[in-house]
Amino acid sequence: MKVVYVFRKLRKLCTMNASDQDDYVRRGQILLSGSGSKFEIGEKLGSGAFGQVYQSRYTKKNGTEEGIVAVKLVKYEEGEDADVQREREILNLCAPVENVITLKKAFTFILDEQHFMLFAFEKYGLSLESMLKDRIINVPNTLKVGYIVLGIFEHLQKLGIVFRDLHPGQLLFCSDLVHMKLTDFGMAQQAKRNKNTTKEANTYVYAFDAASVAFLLVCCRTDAKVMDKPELTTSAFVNELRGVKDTLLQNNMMFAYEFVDELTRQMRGNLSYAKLQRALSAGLVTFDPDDKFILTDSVPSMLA
Ligand SMILES: Nc1ncnc2c1ncn2[C@@H]1O[C@H](COP(=O)(O)OP(=O)(O)OP(=O)(O)O)[C@@H](O)[C@H]1O
Repeated sequence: MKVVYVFRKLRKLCTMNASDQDDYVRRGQILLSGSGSKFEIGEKLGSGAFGQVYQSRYTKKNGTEEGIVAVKLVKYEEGEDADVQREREILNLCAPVENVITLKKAFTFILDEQHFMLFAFEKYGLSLESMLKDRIINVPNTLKVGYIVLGIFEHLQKLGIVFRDLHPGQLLFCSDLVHMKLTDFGMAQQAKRNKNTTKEANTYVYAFDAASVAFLLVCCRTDAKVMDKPELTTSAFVNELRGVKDTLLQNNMMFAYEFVDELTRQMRGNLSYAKLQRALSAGLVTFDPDDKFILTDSVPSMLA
């Protein structure tokens, strides 16, 4: 069975895709913040539904060179900056979270009468999505990817943030593949704590993030596309996880079985990312040394 899910949100459907638009800026162009920070645009690194991302040289007002950063430009209509401001606010809250791409600077500006938010992030490299093109990753590395994401989500849960958009394109590796970090908080929200006072309600708020980790693991070992709708009832999430278990069985992924069982139990009660991490690492006992590795000369350390 192929797991096919639909992840993209209404907001993405309603917005004109940034990747379909002409480049917002050109190489060599200088963008200045109100406080005098300078960004010199370099090569385009990528684009998505909301933003175009460019390599840039960042110089502070006092002349201090901050080096090369990844500048994400998000266009918005005048007076409709709520989404970009929320993204900035959440990114600031996430500053202490390990393995989240660091935001170095953010400001709004107007270019050719268009309104933009500029987010300057630490520059990272390939995404997990591009790593997975035409190959699968080995069992220990699949577990490592899941383990890191669960650790991030545990911290986000403590901060009251739900990510709501986990897929392999949101995980970036540094150039030597030693570290992997989460990016793109465009869909993230702050959980309304007061409205979710019961344990069950809290679990429900975070259920999509937790369930999406199971889908991500499947993605690492199959050609399934990881997709799902965030707004589901608990029983609908439990049903989705039944589908994931079938996929695990059919794709020789029994190492993640205990994790999905634990996740299904937690969907009905108290959501603990730490317990999920333990259940995931328990899967290592089923590790098969003959499993495929993608380790090649061009894919070193982190995936070893
Ligand atoms: N910090 C970074 N370093 C290097 N490249 C990056 C960085 N952030 C983003 N990119 C590149 O830019 C692309 C688009 O970035 P991002 O996913 O943040 O935009 P988006 O419009 O919000 O996309 P989405 O459609 O996934 O919501 C990424 O897929 C990646 O290739």
